[in-house]
Amino acid sequence: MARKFFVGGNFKMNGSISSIKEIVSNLNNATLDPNVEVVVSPSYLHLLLVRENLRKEIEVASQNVYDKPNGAFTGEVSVSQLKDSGINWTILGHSERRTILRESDEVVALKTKYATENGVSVIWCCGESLEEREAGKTIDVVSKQLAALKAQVSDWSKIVIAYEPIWAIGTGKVATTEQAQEVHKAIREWLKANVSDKVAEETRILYGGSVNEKNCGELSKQPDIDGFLVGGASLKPAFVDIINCQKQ
Ligand SMILES: O=C(CO)COP(=O)(O)O
Repeated sequence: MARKFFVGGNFKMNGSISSIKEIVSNLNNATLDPNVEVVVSPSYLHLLLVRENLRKEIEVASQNVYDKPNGAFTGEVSVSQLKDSGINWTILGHSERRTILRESDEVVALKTKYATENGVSVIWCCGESLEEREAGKTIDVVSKQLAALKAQVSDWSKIVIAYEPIWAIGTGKVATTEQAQEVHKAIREWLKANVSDKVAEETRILYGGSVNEKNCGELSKQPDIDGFLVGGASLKPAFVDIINCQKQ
């Protein structure tokens, strides 16, 4: 089964009502490659605004979700609240949450289990720091993150993996096509060895970290790169060019 190309836009903690409306209108008026699955992820505050106004073939994701049903969890948002608002996706384990908010591999894995078992698909992020890369530990770090995920998750059909080397996020320092392909291939081999041939074959592996309209074309040609998770450039009109990168 061919893996459908996937482009996610992670708006992070950016945007006002008016700038988000502009992004939505730009996406609504664009001609988008129908062979690409697109998911955008605004802040919680803008989820409903986006869901109610964005063309329906684009899905909307939260940037986090809690792993308990509704209840006394101040400041958190539940899976059922997302679904009630038409939000069928969430990002989990972004490096900004792992490092700044101190979410461990296990916490991220438990949230992924809860979301996928309750009907919300997950863009699950992994990736190494510059220090870990320079110490030659990239594959070890990513394998450890994957092992924590595997310990909790049984249904991989609702998971898209995003490999985001921390040193490439928001730095303008994109991984080379070779660096990205090498890790993506290793992730697919890990899935083959530790989960199943089917999951390895079918799971989309996205690259994230300083993706823009200029570097996306080359990256998209790599055999194990099945799309992108875009930060800064997803707030700009050029996001459309990234979605359409295979057409150029
Ligand atoms: O973190 C990212 C997407 O989740 C990548 O961010 P940038 O594209 O801004 O580097």
